[in-house]
Amino acid sequence: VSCVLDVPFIFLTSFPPPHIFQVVHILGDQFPYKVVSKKIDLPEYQGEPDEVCIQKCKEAARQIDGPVIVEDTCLCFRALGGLPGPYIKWFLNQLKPTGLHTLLAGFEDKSAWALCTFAFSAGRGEPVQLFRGKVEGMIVEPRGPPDFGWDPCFEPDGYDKTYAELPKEVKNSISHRYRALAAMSEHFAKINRTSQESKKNKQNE
Ligand SMILES: O=c1nc[nH]c2c1ncn2[C@H]1C[C@H](O)[C@@H](COP(=O)(O)OP(=O)(O)OP(=O)(O)O)O1
Ligand SMILES: [Mg+2]
Repeated sequence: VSCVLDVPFIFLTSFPPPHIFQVVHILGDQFPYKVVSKKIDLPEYQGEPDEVCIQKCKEAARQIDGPVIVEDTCLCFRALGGLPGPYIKWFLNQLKPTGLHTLLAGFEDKSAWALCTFAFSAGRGEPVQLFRGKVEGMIVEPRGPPDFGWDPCFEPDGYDKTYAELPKEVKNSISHRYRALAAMSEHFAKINRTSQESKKNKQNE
């Protein structure tokens, strides 16, 4: 596969194996980089989801001094104006999925959205591009195996199962993360096609 930049790979931070394989799989063979994972310690930024991702990505690109992808996942409760949002990790740590459901006890509106944002930068000081995937759903009493994060208390719209109850392949084909990766994959596939076409046109001149 030809590369858009003259670098053969990109550091995707904070996705250790086996998750990295899933990422590479979803990105597909049109993605013009070899993706490798590298754990780096990034500060916990505050702000709107986009802002958190942009800051994370800039800092990662500065540390790596090369192309990077970072990711951030938010779980946003409509009754709470979008909170916990980027702070979900801390709420989940303290409350567990059961407590996240209880948090909405005083509210009629149990709706929520899961938001995944991938941020790409070609290197230190380069601009950051964002790719988002959003899934609407409901916060419910936890059901299903408590294997991963807030999966047991999130029921995506159109399904009568929580993320935790859905088979992994199903979740991975409809999730917020899948959608964000698909958007990123589509973007790079398009760039790839354009650069191949312009190469062809040059050869024909
Ligand atoms: O599909 C998911 N289903 C259920 N739970 C999920 C999912 N995806 C992330 N999670 C959890 C992990 C973490 O408790 C929080 C934010 O995830 P996320 O931003 O990716 O990781 P993090 O905040 O631990 O790392 P970082 O410091 O790099 O932002 O939501
Ligand atoms: Mg996070």
